[in-house]
Parts: sequence; structure tokens; C-alpha cells
Amino acid sequence: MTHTAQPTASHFVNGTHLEDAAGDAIEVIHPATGAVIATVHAATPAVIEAALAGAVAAQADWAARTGTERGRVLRRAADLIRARNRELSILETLDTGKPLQETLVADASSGADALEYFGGMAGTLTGQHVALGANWGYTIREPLGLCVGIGAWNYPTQIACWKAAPALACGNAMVFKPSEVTPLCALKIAEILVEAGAPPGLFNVVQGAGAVGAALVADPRVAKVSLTGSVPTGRKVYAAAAQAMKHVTMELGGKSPLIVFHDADLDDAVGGAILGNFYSTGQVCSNGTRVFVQKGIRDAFLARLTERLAGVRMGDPLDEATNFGPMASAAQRDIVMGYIAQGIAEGARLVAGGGCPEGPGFWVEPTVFADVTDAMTIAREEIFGPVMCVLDFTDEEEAIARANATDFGLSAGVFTRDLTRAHRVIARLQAGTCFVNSYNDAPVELPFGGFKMSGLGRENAAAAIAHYSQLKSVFVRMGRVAAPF
Ligand SMILES: NC(=O)c1ccc[n+]([C@@H]2O[C@H](COP(=O)([O-])OP(=O)(O)OC[C@H]3O[C@@H](n4cnc5c(N)ncnc54)[C@H](O)[C@@H]3O)[C@@H](O)[C@H]2O)c1
Ligand SMILES: O=CCc1c[nH]cn1
Repeated sequence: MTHTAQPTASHFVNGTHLEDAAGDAIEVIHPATGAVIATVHAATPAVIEAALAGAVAAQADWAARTGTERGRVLRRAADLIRARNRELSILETLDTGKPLQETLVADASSGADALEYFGGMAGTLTGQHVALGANWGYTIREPLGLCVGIGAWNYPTQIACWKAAPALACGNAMVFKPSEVTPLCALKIAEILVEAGAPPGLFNVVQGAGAVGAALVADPRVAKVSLTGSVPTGRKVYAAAAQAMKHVTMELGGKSPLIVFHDADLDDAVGGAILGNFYSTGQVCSNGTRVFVQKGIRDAFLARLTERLAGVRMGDPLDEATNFGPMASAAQRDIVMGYIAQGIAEGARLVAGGGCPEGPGFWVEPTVFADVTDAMTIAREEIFGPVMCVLDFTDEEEAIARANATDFGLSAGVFTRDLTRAHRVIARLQAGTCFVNSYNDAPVELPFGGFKMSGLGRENAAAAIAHYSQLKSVFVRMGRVAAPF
């Protein structure tokens, strides 16, 4: 079946759709078929200027509103997203290839959660009164001004909302650049925010690849950059932002450990490993791709995992019975297949999958390697695809040391019935987002982000407010000033 998802225009700037066909054409490809479903144009300097200037103008008015007024707009946007969940989920599926079964519950709805949560919080953002004996002080929480958001292609709607919601709640404006691989859904979020009452220019979407992102980051009017992307891009964006001491949030990649102890509920542990490796066809930053299984249960774990893999349904992602989609792009499919070949070449044992089905689209089978060692490339590098590495371990100390032996630090999980052990181990794992007897939950109420090379700052929860605002401290003297001369 042929799909089309051509947007009204490539960009959304100053409250309306904007086109400038002089920008490089970017074809939007439905990953399940390889068919072109839309074409957008990268932002030209004129589009970038319109977006930045419009955002600066809108921010002043927005910041002058009360938090409650700002929050009302965000909560209306959340309601509109929920009301249009199916339509938005279909678009997300066309854009990313993720099964509709997933996008219906995990993408627009997660975006709506963020808008609702930060909308509710906007009116509660206050400073503090500080008693200082005869004198006193207070703090004011002020917006940063103009923020730039730059997204990855795996969760386009969620990423746009996780950045926009706290930014706008704090009184900032945003220019958002989606990934060039999945440019469509952020445009819908921009339209919805305006329909919900956001002033024109408050949330703008401009398209393009790294060069457009770099131009946004370098602009002197920009006070903060929030990137979701890979570590190499994070390094570049952080370095560019540092030139003007801009605030940054870096949501980067991972190679996270999932530790399964011998006393774990086997089905839950296998379920956690499936969620942490094959949901979104493995294209989730926090995935637990190094599955450490205690030696005594290794064979039982692999046997149960293999049985459950019989439940994989690859097919048209718009069919709600499909539970496993293609990779988002041909380039990512090729990267993943390269890692699979390297795993085999380095001596890992292929237990399941490993193939790249013939036909149109960018498919990779859910793949499991056993007998993986820490030194293998597939155990060290982020693959960002459906490739699970199963590693054996003997005891707790060994599992912790090996789990931490990585430059990444995004997530970690522990499966055990011994909750004392679970918390003891989690306390020693170097990861920002951890799970006990679960994997990959991302409720808006909990901060999300990484340690070490996996990032800086936090999205979601009250923690995000600190990353989209700055504190002004005011000292108030009540008596005379005693100067030395
Ligand atoms: N920690 C998180 O929350 C999180 C969430 C999703 C994805 N990710 C990570 O994202 C990566 C996959 O996404 P990707 O392939 O789109 O990442 P990427 O780093 O290639 O691109 C991310 C974004 O940065 C832009 N970009 C590239 N170069 C730039 C530059 N010099 N200046 C400014 N912007 C630039 C891209 O156009 C894109 O929009 C994985 O590493 C994954 O782990 C992290
Ligand atoms: O891709 C990373 C962000 C995320 C994790 N779970 C859901 N979204």
C-alpha cells in the first residue's frame, strides 16, 4: 500500500507553516517499504533567522505571563495530543517504522504526559525566602531565554515534547530541529501548541541535518541547547555551546547492563531483556544490551528467550498485530548488520536471528548472541539495533565491576527476588536511570538521563526545571551600610 505524509510545508515558524524550496531536499522514507512518503527542505539561513528572531520576540511576552497561564496552554496541548493520538501515532509509524501497536501507547502519549506534567508545574515555580538575621534574601527562578532542541530519530514526538514542555513551562521559547531522518511529527506538535494558545514564534520547527543544528547552536541569541543524539554529536555540540558558555542538556547513547541473578523470576527477566533489546527494534538509548546472566541459569534463560522469540510478528507496522518493525533507515540497517557480522567474526555464538530479510524496507531480525565476552566489539559499542549480547557471570562483585567497565552510563537493570541485593547492586552501578525487576520504563515523574559519556542534565520530573531556568539571588539589607571608609 502506498502512503503519503507530505506536510503543508517543511518548517513551522512564527505560528505558521513556512517553505523555502531553496534548501536541500530531504526525502522522508517509510522504513517498512523504502517508499518516499514526503519531501522536506533543509532550513536556509533565511528560515533559521526567521525562527530565531521570532522565538526571541515571542519569549518576552511568554515569560511575562503567569506560570498558571503558561501551564494552561501546555495542558490544552496535552489534551489535543491525546484526542489525536491515533492520527499522530500513524504519522510516527510512517516516519519511524515503529509498529503502531507501540506508537499508540509510547510516543504521542508520552509527549502529552510531559506537557501535562510541566503544565501543572508551571504555576508552582517559585523562588525562596532566605532569613539572614536582621537582613534577608530571596531567589527568583528566571527563564534562560531562547533554547534550541535537537532530536534523534528514534522517538521524534517524545523528544520534541520532553524538551518543549519544561522549556516552555519555565518561560523560554524554543527552536527545535528534528532528526533529518524523521522530520514529520514535530511539525504536528508545533501546530498543536499554537492551537492550544501558544503565541506565534514560541515553538518553532526547522528542518535539516547537522549543518542546520550547528548554525542554531552557534547563534549568539541562543542561551541553551538540549541535544538527544549520539556521543560523537554530543561532543561537537557541547564544544560549540561552550564557546559562549551556553547551558546544555546532553541525552546521549549507552551500552547499558542488565544483570540477571540466579534467583530472578525467569519469565520476568526474559521479558525485561526483550523490552530492553527489541522494543522499537532495539533503537532505544537506554537499552540493556549487555545482558549479564548468572552462570547457573544461563541455559534456561536462553531457552526461554528463544521460545518467546517465536512470538515476534514482523510485518506492516500499521497492522496492530505487528510487534516488531524495521530499522528507521537503510544506513542504520547497514550499521547493525555490520555489527552482527563482527560479532560472528569475533567468536560470539549466534543463538537467534542475525539475518536481514529480503525485500523492500530496512529489516533486521531480532538477534541474540551468547558466549559474548567484554572485549568483543558488540559488547563495547552502542549498536542501536535489535542485537542482544548475553554474557555469563559468576558472582555479584564480578557483575558490578564488568557492568561498570564502560565509558557509557545511561541505564542499568537488575533482576532478582532478593530486594536487598537489588538495591545494594543498583547503588554501585554507574548509571543515571536504573530499573529493579523491570526495564525501560520512562514515566515523566522520574528524571531521565545519563552518567559519564551518556550525558549531562536530566529530562522529565522536577529535575528538568533546573536545566531550563536560572536562579537569581537577591540580598536585602534592612539597616545601614557599614563601609570601611
Ligand atoms: N539519552 C537519550 O535520551 C537518547 C534518546 C534517544 C536517542 N539517543 C541516542 O541518539 C543516537 C541515535 O540518534 P541519531 O543517529 O539521530 O544521533 P546523531 O547524533 O547522529 O544525530 C542527533 C541529532 O543531532 C543533529 N546533529 C548532527 N550533527 C550536529 C552538529 N554538529 N551540530 C548540531 N546538531 C547536529 C542531527 O541532525 C540529529 O538531529 C544514539 O546514540 C542514541 O543512543 C539518546
Ligand atoms: O530513547 C531513549 C528515550 C526513551 C527511553 N524509553 C523511552 N524513551
